Amino acid sequence: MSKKELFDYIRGNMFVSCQGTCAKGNPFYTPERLLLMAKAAYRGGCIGFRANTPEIISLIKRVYPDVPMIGIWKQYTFGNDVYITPSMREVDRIAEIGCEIIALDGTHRKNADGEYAWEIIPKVKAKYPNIAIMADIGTIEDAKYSYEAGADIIATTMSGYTENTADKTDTCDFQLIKDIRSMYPDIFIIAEGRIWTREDAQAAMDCGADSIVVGSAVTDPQCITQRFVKHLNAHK
Ligand SMILES: CC(=O)N[C@H](C=O)[C@@H](O)[C@H](O)[C@H](O)COP(=O)(O)O
Repeated sequence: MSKKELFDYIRGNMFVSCQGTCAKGNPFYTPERLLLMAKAAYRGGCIGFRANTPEIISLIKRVYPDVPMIGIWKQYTFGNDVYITPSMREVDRIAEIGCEIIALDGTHRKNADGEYAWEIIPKVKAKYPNIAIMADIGTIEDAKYSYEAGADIIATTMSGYTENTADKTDTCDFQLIKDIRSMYPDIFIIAEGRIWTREDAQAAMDCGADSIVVGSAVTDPQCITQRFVKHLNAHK
């Protein structure tokens, strides 16, 4: 599938992120259980998956070789905040599994090797011309750097999770989607992060997203429960 065919296929549809990342100790965070999540999501009609680590991506790909996969490999380095597919090392490993899309941190921060995403993106593009590069960004400045570096997809994933975006609401960053769309009318935008309801999904599309990724609201019972409990406690 060419990138254009891929984009036509996924436009207007939903990916499910099978990670179960709410907190350490999440009982769903085993490869077998995340595969079950992927199976349920696929039966529900999602167009593709987002998954973390070569092990889990491979497991899902073995069952669904033709279903688009947004592959990531999170690496946490002490003293550095860039963790979503932070360098070419992780890209190389997940590229060989056959991901259609690879997402990497697209924020304007240096990784543990001292490299910015805008330096990594062109190298990934040259090495893997058939894989779509998804830049997980947090601000419109990040979007600009990633776009100019050649990212194929801009995603709102990191909004609310970086120092300069920490003060965000409980829902998806709709304003950021609008800002990206008005600055780049033709870029493929994926809305990701804190999409909890069908209304959120629709709002993301109305703001200019091409496609969405939903994680916790589908695949993280611990996180979903926490939200209910927090709400009830706050309104006692
Ligand atoms: C910030 C960060 O590390 N986000 C991660 C990206 O892979 C995941 O933890 C999220 O679950 C994913 O983005 C989907 O978002 P939500 O679970 O809110 O639907």
